[in-house]
Amino acid sequence: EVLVYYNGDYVPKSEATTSVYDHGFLYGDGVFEGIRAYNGRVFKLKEHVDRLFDSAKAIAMEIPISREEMSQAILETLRKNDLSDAYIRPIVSRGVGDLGLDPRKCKTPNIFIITQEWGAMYGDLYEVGLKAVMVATRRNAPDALSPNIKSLNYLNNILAKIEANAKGGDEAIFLDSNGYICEGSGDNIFIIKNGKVYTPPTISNLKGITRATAIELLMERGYEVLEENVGLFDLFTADEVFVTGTAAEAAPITKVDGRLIGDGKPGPITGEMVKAFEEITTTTGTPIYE
Ligand SMILES: Cc1ncc(COP(=O)(O)O)c(CNc2cccc(C(=O)O)c2)c1O
Repeated sequence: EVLVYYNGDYVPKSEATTSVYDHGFLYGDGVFEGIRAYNGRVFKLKEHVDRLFDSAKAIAMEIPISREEMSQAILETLRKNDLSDAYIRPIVSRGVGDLGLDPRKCKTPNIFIITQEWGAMYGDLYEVGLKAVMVATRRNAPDALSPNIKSLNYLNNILAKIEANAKGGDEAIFLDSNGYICEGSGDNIFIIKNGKVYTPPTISNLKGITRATAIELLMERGYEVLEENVGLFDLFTADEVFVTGTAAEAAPITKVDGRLIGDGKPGPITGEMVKAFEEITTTTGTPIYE
C-alpha cells in the first residue's frame, strides 16, 4: 500500500487521516505544492520547497521542520514507495484547533507528503492541442487572497474548471481583476506573436516554476520574452498559445472560445518547448536514489 509521510512517520494511505478539527479541512487554512520526479530525479525541488515556505510565511504559519528536512522527507517518501517517475504533493495545514477562524487555536501544523505514479496530464492532447474557454470567474485579486500563495483555497480554480467543463473546454483561462489575461485554472499562460513571447506578470497569478523554466529555455534559444499584460484580443489573434505547469508541463492551446489559434495546430515554438522540457526534466534534478 502507498506510504504517506505524516508528521515524521510513513503511514499506509488508509491511516493518512486528519481530524475534522484540522483548520486545513475546516477553512482551507494551509499550503501545498505540486512537484514531479522524472527518471529518478525530483525536478526543481529547491524552488518548490522555497515556494512552500514562502506560501506558509505569507499566511503567518511556521512550518515545524526546516527546508532541508522537508526536502529530505520528500526524497525519503519517494524511496519508501520505490518511485522514480512520480507526482509529489506536500501539504502543510494550520493543524487541529477548536472551531473558529483564529489560527492561534491551532497548536502545531500538520505535514503530509503524498507521492504517486504520474504520467502526462493531458495524454495525446499534446498532438492536437487543448481547447480552452474563457471563464466569467476572475482570478482572486492580490489584495483579496494573493494568487501567489499556493494555498488549500482552490475553490476559485475549481469554479473556473466547473465553467470550462460546462462549456466543453479542456482548460479554463482566467482574466485578472483588471480584465487582463491571467492564467489557466492550474497553469500559467504564454502567448506568441510574430516570433515574440508574452506572459502575464505574476502579480495576478501563481509564480509558476514551470513558467520560470520556460522563460529560461526560451531566452537560451534566443527568443525575446516579455512579461507584460495582454488582453483578449492578443490571445485570440496569437500565432501560438501554450500553458505551463508541473502537471501540464508545456501544453499547446489550439482553440480559445471557438477561435483557432494560428492554423489550429500546435505551433513551432510550442513544439520546441515541449521538446526542451522533455530534455531538461529527464536530465536535471535532485537524485532520489544516489
Ligand atoms: C493556479 C496555478 N497556476 C499555475 C500553476 C503552475 O505552477 P508550477 O509550474 O509551479 O507547477 C499551478 C500549479 N498547479 C498544479 C500543479 C500540480 C497539480 C495540479 C492539479 O491540477 O492537480 C495543479 C497552479 O495551481
